Amino acid sequence: MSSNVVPICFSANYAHSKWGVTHLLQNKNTISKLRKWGCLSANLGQSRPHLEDEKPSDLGLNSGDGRIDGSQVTKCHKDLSYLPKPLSSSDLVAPNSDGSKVRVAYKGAPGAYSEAAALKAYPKCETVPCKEFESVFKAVELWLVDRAILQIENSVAGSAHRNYDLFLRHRLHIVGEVQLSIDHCLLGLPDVQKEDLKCVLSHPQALDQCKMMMNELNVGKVNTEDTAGAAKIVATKGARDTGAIASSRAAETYGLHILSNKIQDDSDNVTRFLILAREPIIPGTDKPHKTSIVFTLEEGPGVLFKALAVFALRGISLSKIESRPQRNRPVRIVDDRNKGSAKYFDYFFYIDFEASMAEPRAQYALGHLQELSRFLRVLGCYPVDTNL
Ligand SMILES: O=C(O)C(=O)C[C@]1(C(=O)O)C=C[C@@H](O)C=C1
Repeated sequence: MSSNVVPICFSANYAHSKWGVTHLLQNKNTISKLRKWGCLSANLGQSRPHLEDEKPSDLGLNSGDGRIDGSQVTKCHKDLSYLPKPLSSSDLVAPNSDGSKVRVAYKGAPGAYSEAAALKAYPKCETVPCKEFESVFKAVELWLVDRAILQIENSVAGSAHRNYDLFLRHRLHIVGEVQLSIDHCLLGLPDVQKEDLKCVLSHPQALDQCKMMMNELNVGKVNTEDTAGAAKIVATKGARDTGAIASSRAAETYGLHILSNKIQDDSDNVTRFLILAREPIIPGTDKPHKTSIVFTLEEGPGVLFKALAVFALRGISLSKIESRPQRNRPVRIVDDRNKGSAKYFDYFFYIDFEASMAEPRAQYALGHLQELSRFLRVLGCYPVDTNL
């Protein structure tokens, strides 16, 4: 193409059709079910067809009416190639397979395990440290970043209970999970010995995962916001009697020495993280998928048993169940005239089940569960991380 021949582009407004959602969601029935359970936002299901599928009349570019036809190439008297390329939604959201265009927010300082989890999911992503979980979520909601990463459970220390509550305070969707092997190290300033330590700083989950080593050291424990934050404090304060439990990456980042490695109680120490985005991904059946939901139940005998049975009846395995008190409705008072009144806690039940929302059995199970629940939301359907 000669340099003075410039292809005329269409309006950037149509760039969002590149998401190709309509192309993938051909089954209208599936779309309406997914939308009902909060799995699809209203505008996603209605996304425009691909640009190539649109007729010129749809685009308001009718050939023969004096306006430009999409197929036309016009000679221009000036080289316009220096003009900035308009941003399209694909620039904003569509990740490359290595994640090189993705910005991922995580809670903690550089060198935290959450950052390592983000890099496992998107090896070339830009990681964005945040001070609070609230900022991690807000960063995605305000389009400052594309994804958030959130630790949800650990094989030794159990669930990060508070993080479950965040799902209902925000409207983000789970689009992936990351299972990360956690090898904790005891870090200190150069030339410091383990015996010099009087106290050790770290994230409470990390301290919990290294109880045996902590008992052996017989030193004070101090909680920090995250493991890398602990390493940073030791490095910046120059405290010779203070150690940190953190990763070998954190040691490198903050110039600390590794006094002991693999100090966790169980050598197979794994933390599971969830990746969140503004829009859900289209559920597939090409690889194993998991679906995460949250629901509340009507009152009555055996309701939880019945709720779990909707999955068992369809041969769907559950991989996780968690309950959290309903903070806006913490207790239910049941007045039985013969036996007096009793107070019960009311719960949100969080379940991960091993099926994709693209499978009819999962859709039927949720339809059935809806008959038993007061509230039901699909938090996300995403591929299982099989690569540990
Ligand atoms: O403090 C960090 O580095 C984190 O990323 C947090 C966190 C957690 O909350 O579980 C992540 C992985 C480890 O289990 C320990 C700490």
